[in-house]
Amino acid sequence: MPRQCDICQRARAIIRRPKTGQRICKECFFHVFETEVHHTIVDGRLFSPGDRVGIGASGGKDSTVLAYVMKTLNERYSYGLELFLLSVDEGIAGYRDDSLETVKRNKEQYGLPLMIVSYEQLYGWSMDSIVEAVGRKNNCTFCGVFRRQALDRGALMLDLDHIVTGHNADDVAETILMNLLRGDIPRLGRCTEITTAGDGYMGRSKPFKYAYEKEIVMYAYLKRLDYFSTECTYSPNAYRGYARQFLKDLESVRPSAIIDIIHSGEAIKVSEEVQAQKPSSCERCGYISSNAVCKACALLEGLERGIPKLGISRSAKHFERQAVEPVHFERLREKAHEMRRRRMCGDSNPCTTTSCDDSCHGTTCACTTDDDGAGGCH
Ligand SMILES: Nc1ncnc2c1ncn2[C@@H]1O[C@H](COP(=O)(O)OP(=O)(O)OP(=O)(O)O)[C@@H](O)[C@H]1O
Repeated sequence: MPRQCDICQRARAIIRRPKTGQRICKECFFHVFETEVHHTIVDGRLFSPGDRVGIGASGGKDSTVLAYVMKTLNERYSYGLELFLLSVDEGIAGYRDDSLETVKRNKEQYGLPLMIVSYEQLYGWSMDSIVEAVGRKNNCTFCGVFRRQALDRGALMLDLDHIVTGHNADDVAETILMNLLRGDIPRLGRCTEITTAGDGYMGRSKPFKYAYEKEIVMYAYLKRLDYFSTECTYSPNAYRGYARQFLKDLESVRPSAIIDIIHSGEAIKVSEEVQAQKPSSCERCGYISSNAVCKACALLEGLERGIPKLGISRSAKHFERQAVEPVHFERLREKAHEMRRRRMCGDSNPCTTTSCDDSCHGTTCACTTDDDGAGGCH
């Protein structure tokens, strides 16, 4: 006899939920999945009404489901957000060009505006040409550093308040493990945060922080969403691959391993002495950097000078000063201050400081000077 759904007790159970082991029907699965993401958004105070939010859209399963769920929740719970798809074209023939075709279809399917920024346009180098110059060994470093900055630059062009990405619970648990294994304690302290200030002080969040990858795939499949599922042509980060396999092995004997690791990571308190250097601006591009020259400029200089290892092996602070047109990351910073103020003080709160310098002395709100040196409300 077919088994009934553990939640509604009416419809036929068609799936076993990886996160809880419950046997549930399709409609209850959609409902619990979406409601959990809604709670993550509300509990983490990710947005304020009126925010312009960019969804980092790669065309893959995570960001495609994220775009669909963000649109659904924005309408269902009247978040009042203006949503945008923001894609980075890294210039990888046969991979990103195909996945961007998916994003272009998602644009029509979800009725969301789309902006695509490319490495070629921003840096003068595509990933294909970078791989030609550096080989396959370190190419992920270039790609990761450039993508992070490219998303911020795209966000600036769209005048966004916030970026969301499809990083899921598996990604977060893997990152915690990797930071532990590497002994990278400053990053370990930061990697469990649901919102980071972003390299350009643009708020950046992970609404899928507690969503299992298996459930995201299930959701995409059952909703028949249009997504691209090919792996990147260039070799993925090998070290992450080991952490991923280790996590999968743990999960097979203890399904709650992913969420347990996240909770453990959240409970670890990193002392201030081991926290990262305070960031300032890159002398060349104005982008946030803890060294005189940011990592992206250092990598670019290595490429331009035909010694690509330069930006990887040497500390960027040794790079010569070189004046270039600065990107206006100051504007990003101001926006982030305003966003934090609204989120933490509330719109009705009398505190009106946008770059909080503690001038309200805590009498009207909980403003404190931010420990990243940027000011702002917590
Ligand atoms: N080219 C890109 N353009 C815009 N956003 C991106 C891009 N690549 C990655 N992202 C964002 O970063 C998140 C994590 O990216 P990652 O490379 O780990 O891919 P993933 O786990 O396969 O996710 P997805 O299934 O969405 O591709 C994505 O979900 C997406 O929000």
